[in-house]
Amino acid sequence: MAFASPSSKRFVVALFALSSFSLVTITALLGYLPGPQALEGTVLPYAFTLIARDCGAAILCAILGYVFVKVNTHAAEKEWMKPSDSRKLIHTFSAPLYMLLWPVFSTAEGAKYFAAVVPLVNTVRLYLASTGNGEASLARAVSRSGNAKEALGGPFIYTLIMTVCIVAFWRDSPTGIVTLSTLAAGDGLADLLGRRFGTGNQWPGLEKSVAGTFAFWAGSTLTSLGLLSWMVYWDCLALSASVKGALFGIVAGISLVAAILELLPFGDDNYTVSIAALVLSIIYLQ
Ligand SMILES: C/C(=C\COP(=O)(O)O)CCC[C@H](C)CCC[C@H](C)CCCC(C)C
Ligand SMILES: Nc1ccn([C@@H]2O[C@H](COP(=O)(O)OP(=O)(O)O)[C@@H](O)[C@H]2O)c(=O)n1
Repeated sequence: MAFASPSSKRFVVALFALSSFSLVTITALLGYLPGPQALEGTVLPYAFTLIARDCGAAILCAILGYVFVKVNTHAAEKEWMKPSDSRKLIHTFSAPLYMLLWPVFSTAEGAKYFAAVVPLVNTVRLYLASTGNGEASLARAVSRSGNAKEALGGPFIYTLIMTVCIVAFWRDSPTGIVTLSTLAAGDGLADLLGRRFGTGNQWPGLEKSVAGTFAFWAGSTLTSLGLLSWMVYWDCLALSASVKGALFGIVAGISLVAAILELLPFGDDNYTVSIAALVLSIIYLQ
C-alpha cells in the first residue's frame, strides 16, 4: 500500500490541504473568482489583500479545527470523558464554531471557496481514516464502536454537508446556517442530553427519548437564531422584514420537523435532518 506508515498518511492529508489552498489561491489570483459585490449589482475584482485575508482565515480555521478535534480526542484517550461524549461534542460544536468564525472572511464572493476547503480537507482525512490509511486516533474518536470504517458514515456525511452548504449558500443566505445548526447542535444535543435525561421518558417503541427530542428542538432553534443574528450583526446577512418578523416561528417549526424526522428509524439522521432543514429553509427563509 502506497500510504502505509502513519507519517506518510499525514503527508497525504497535508499535501491535499496544501494543493487545495494553492489551487483556490491561484484561481483567485488569476481573476477567476469573484470579488465583493458593488452597490450597482456589479462584482468588483478579487483584490490581492482580500485573497490574502481569505487564505489566512481559512488556514487559521483549519488549524483551529484540527486542534479542537485533537483536544476532544485526547480527552477521550486519557479517559477524562467517554468516547461517545467526545464524539458528540465534536459533532455539536464543529460546525457552529466554524460558522462563528465566518465573519473573519472577506466580503468577496469567492471567499466561500477558501472556506469550503476546511471541511473538504476533513472529508479527505475521514476517508483515509476509514480505509485504515489515515489517523487511527481520528477514526476511533469519531466512530461509534471504535471501528475505523464508521468514519465514512456520519462524520463523512457531516463534513460533506458542510462543504456543500458553504459553496451553495455561504453566510449571506439563512439556508446553510439553519441546515448546519440543525445537523450539528440539534442532532448532537439530542444524544448528549437524551442519554443523560432520557431514562424513563422514551418514546413508545423507540430507544429515543422526549428529553432528547426536546434537546434537539431547543438546541437547533437557539443555535440557528443565534448564528443568524451573529451574521446580521456583522453585516454578512440581510433578512427581509417579513422573514425577520416571523423568524422565531419559522426556525422553531423547521427544528420541530427535523426533530421528528430524527426519531424515524430509517436512513442516516445526519442527512435526513439536514435535507429537511435545507428544503424548509429554502421555502420559508430565502
Ligand atoms: C463526529 C462527527 C459526526 C458524527 O456523526 P454521528 O455518527 O454521530 O451521526 C463530526 C465530525 C467532524 C469532523 C471530524 C471535524 C470537522 C471540523 C470542521 C470542518 C472545522 C471546524 C473548525 C472550527 C474552528 C472548530
Ligand atoms: N431524540 C433522541 C435522540 C437520541 N437519544 C439518545 O442518544 C442515543 C443515540 O442516538 P442515535 O442512535 O440517534 O445516535 P446517532 O445515530 O446520532 O449517533 C440514543 O440511544 C438515546 O439514548 C435520545 O434519548 N433521544
